[in-house]
Amino acid sequence: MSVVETDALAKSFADESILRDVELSVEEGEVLAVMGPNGVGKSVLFSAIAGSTRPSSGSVSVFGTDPTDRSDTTSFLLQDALCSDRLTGRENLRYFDQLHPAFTDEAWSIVDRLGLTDDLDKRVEDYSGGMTRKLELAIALAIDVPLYLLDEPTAALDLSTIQEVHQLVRERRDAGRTILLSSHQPMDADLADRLAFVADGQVVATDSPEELFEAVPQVCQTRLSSVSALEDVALAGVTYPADGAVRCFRPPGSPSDEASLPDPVALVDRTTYTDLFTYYTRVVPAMDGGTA
Ligand SMILES: Nc1ncnc2c1ncn2[C@@H]1O[C@H](COP(=O)(O)OP(=O)(O)OP(=O)(O)O)[C@@H](O)[C@H]1O
Repeated sequence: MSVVETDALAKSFADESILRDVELSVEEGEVLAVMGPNGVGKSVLFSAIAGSTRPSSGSVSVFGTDPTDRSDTTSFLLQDALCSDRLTGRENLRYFDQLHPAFTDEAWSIVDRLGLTDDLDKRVEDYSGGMTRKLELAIALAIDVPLYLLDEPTAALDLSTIQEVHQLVRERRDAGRTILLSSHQPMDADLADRLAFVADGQVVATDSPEELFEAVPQVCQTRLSSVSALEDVALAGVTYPADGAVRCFRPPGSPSDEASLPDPVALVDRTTYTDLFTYYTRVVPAMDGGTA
């Protein structure tokens, strides 16, 4: 069953088109990660799904109805501030405890798991970006509802906290909840049952990570100082930094041996999430048609 469904969703601000013809379907019990570079329109898409932004055309449905006022079924972590700056972390948690019927005491253990317990008596206006995000996550994830809509849950977090957030999301998925999240960090792809890549205002590919990896062409790389050696072999002219080197994709049908590559370019054995992210957000849109 589809929990969230968008149909030909488009959004423009003044004359600027941000999203066009977005088709996205989120199935019950899955983690779907919407991946795309900064500024591509992920937050605009999430606001439309949350019902706080009206689409210019097309439609959104959440549990089969209009998304406005779905706080009984959906917990939101959006870019607009969830917490009050003037209150301490503890006061914010108590506020949600009193306000939201589905808020649970698990908030306190989530705060602990995210390493925020010692900062709960500081005002949120004195928090760092990462501390604020931890508090927002504790609030959003402590609300016991069937759907979590998390816009950039791992932004501004350090590596070990990101791993803990992944674990918290997996626990909810394993309990049958549905999670739609967005990210511009390739490592968040590791968390998802399915990925939807957004580029040029559209969803250019949606599938399981395994299927999406399958379609990625051969990757080759060279030293940063030898980037010009990639010019003649880079699919769609796209090169990108990864693992201390610079990489590109080989056009489909290229010979699979290294002998056909200019020196000092070598084939890469294992394709990573950075390769996957770059392929679907930069190379696919640059190729004809724009969809994979
Ligand atoms: N209310 C608004 N009025 C005008 N333009 C807007 C408005 N909201 C968003 N935009 C524009 O829409 C585009 C997409 O913004 P959005 O915040 O959705 O990107 P994003 O993919 O979430 O980026 P990031 O990964 O950096 O958070 C940007 O060019 C932004 O300036």
